[in-house]
Amino acid sequence: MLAVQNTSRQFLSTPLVCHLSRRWKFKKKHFQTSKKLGPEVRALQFFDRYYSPIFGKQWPSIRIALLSRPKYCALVNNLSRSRDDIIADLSSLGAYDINRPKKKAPKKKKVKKDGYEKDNEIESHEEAALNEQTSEISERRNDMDSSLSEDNTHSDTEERDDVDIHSDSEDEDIYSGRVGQVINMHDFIPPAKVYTQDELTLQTQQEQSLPVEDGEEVIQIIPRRDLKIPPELRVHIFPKRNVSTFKKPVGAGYYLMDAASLLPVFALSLTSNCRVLDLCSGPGGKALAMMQTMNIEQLTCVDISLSRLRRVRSVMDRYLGGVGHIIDYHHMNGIRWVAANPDVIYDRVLVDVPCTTDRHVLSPDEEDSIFKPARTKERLQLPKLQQELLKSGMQCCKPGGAVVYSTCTLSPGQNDQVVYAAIMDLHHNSEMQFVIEDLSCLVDAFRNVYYFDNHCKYGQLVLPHLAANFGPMYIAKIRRLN
Ligand SMILES: C[S@@+](CC[C@H](N)C(=O)[O-])C[C@H]1O[C@@H](n2cnc3c(N)ncnc32)[C@H](O)[C@@H]1O
Repeated sequence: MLAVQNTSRQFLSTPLVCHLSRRWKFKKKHFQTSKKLGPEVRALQFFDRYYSPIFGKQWPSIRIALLSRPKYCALVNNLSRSRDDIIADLSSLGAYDINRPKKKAPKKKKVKKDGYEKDNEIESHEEAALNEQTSEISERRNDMDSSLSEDNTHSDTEERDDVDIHSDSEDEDIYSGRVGQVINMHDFIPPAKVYTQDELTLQTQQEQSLPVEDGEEVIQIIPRRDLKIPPELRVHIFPKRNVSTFKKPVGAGYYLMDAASLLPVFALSLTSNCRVLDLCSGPGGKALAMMQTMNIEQLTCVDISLSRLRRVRSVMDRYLGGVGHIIDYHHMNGIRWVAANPDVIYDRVLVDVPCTTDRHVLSPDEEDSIFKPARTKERLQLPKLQQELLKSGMQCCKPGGAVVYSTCTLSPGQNDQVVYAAIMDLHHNSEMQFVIEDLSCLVDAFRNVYYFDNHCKYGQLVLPHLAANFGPMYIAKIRRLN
């Protein structure tokens, strides 16, 4: 302001050092007030930028669900001596078995109430619980939003020591699948344009020799009328809109987990005497669910993290006791493990890859979040790692067998695009042939339990929703032909 009022002569005669010091003082003040963004705030900021154009009007609802308490299911332990009592107890609480849904009650007659009609009325205790949850959420959301708005007050040109600006622009690729463009998930983006600039150059070259139509012809999606879900799986949940919670189990009667995590196990359609590989096994929820189908002849659990593999083992020991001898554990990189065992093949392979874990990264309690600036490079390389893990899983699946790929992220770049890239890679570099199995039958069977997105091309995606707060969970099923 002073400089503007001064004549140019006065301005020129003003010592330069004075101007520099004023500028410096301003910057110092800015640095003093700027707050370091926590990884959970960085994650929310990224999600807002990249998921909002993808999910459009649905994003606010997904966002609030991601920030609120998740809903769990109780997976009943078939090996527990009090199994039947446990099932009876869970039912008496109002929970039902999703594998044995009750027939729909006839619609309530519309009743006029307080001047307007209510058809499906939320029971008062549910309403109270929802209200309680909503105020908890809005408190948390306000905290995060205030951090975001504080951050947004910085102008783009100001220097910032708290955010890795370079990584931000690269992240655009992870969430949109394109660089610098707002995309619509409904237009499927081939994985040739993902993430870092280096990868972009490399993959653009590949893309030139691989027109998209080629990919669409190569990747066949075959329909399935139904999917055999083992009736032994006893999974209890509270109905939609009922936000009651299960008590933490005292013994090993049931196991609490996100009900969406059962979908990869359902999709495996485990029939009797299956030999199964769980390539990214820790902490072991899905491995336990697989064992509960009572259809496993042998289960191989691999994980790169020793502590997570130990968790799998302790869960198995606690819930399965003596039956655990059919499980073998390998502390190793899944890609290396498959390469080191070229002759070992499986009827079914689960590739439940590491991903951005969209719900967990929004929790301030998340230790070692993938959104920490120190882990940016690792985060950007996730799709490549996911693709390699999926290819490894596909290679050790027997002809006629099936691979299920799953993640707990909403990102198309870690979901459909990884499936596409892995199939195309093996199509061009091996003799193996694969088809995608359409999982619409799973959606039809469970649309009363989960909210599904209907825009994925190869897999299915469970969207978090306050009334059924499961997921996110993406699943795709690939069958090996030869
Ligand atoms: C999403 S979690 C798997 C969850 C697990 N399937 C369950 O149901 O509990 C991903 C796991 O992959 C493991 N992981 C990461 N990179 C890996 C790799 N290259 N090979 C094998 N496991 C890996 C992580 O340690 C982590 O335990």
